[in-house]
Amino acid sequence: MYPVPLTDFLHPRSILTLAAAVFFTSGFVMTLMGVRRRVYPGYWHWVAGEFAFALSALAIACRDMYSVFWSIHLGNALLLLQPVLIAAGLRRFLSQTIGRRERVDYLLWAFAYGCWLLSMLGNAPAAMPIFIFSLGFLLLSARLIQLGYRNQYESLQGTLDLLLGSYALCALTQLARGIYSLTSAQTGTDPLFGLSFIAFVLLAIITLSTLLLMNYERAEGELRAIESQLMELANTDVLTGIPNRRHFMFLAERLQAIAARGPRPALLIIDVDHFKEINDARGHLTGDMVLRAITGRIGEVLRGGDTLGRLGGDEFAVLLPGSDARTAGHVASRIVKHIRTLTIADFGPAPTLSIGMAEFMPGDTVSDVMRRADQALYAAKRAGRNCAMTPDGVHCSDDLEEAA
Ligand SMILES: Nc1nc2c(ncn2[C@@H]2O[C@H](COP(=O)(O)OP(=O)(O)OP(=O)(O)O)[C@@H](O)[C@H]2O)c(=O)[nH]1
Repeated sequence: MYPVPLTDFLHPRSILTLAAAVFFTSGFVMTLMGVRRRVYPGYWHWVAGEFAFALSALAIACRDMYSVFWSIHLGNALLLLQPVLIAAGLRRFLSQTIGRRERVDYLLWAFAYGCWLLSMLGNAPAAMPIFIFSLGFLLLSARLIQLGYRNQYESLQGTLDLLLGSYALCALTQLARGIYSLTSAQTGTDPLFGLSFIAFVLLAIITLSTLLLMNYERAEGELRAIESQLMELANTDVLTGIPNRRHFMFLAERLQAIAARGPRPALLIIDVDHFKEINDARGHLTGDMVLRAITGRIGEVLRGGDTLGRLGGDEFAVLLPGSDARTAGHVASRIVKHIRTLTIADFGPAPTLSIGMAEFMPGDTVSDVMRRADQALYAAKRAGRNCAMTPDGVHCSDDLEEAA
């Protein structure tokens, strides 16, 4: 065992080569994902940002082989450009104003780069350009962080925070390097050069993962929104906006499962009397209007937990959770009476309803209850319509005492 100096691990050219390899890999992974997956505006600016990192590391790694312009100057220009490209991508991705504000980003980049060039003129200490570069990177990162905190997409904020936090850390590492170089007694060397590039490597990896994640999260969020819209469409009756037969049956099954452990619910089946005549006499559009008006009217009688659905045609159904037969009969009778007061402009006499009521009995399936409510409905039709009945052929009453 013998002590290995830290500088052996942080040999500048090895680190730059490693950094260039990581940056190029990031850039290629992002390109591949961008070509194969759906990406949002701004994505290709991020890819350019990763390649800016890669080219800068490569250029600086070749500083002994080529002219200073093609190595250090180009390398630092691209390093400073990276946060500007990420910001340009973020502006597009987050749909934030681009025009004038983006021009300010590029002007700030030119300013930071110009200051860095100036810092090499005259008799300035050799560490001055490092310090000025670190200030420039801090300035451009701060601008990026400020932009990120104006994000409107709440679901992306966590990932965005990670990205912005990494920029803040990297910028502070650069600043520490700048200050250390200025104050250090050593001249001509930059002992924190390797460490600062390791910070850039970490930043490139975090940038790669967070930007891909943000793209994925946004696509996922949009898919979830479309899915819930589709569910809404699949469950809703287009004409009346209430649950359709399929969804109503689903809700009834769910209620039946819950009802096994609690108070018994009841079911009403409601049919518009002589609706065919309304259609024939006034046309289908008037018929539709009547169906919508009836839906609204029935809704006025129901309580918050009750569910009204349209089974089809002129047939509706209501789920009354926790209602005993007496209360359900009361609700049915109130619906029949409430519809009689319905007035529709230029329509003439109000339409009437017939209702069949049935209770969920222990061991019943939803079909059993529906069948009994249907029998009750036909009993109500036979009894002359415009009334509510139980499966035993008893008229429902809106007077609770009388019904008891
Ligand atoms: N306007 C309109 N009519 C519909 C719609 N769906 C079904 N219908 C019509 O509703 C009518 C239903 O009539 P029926 O169920 O035969 O019976 P009814 O005329 O209501 O007679 P009773 O139920 O015996 O009182 C039919 O003429 C259907 O064409 C719809 O969405 N809009």
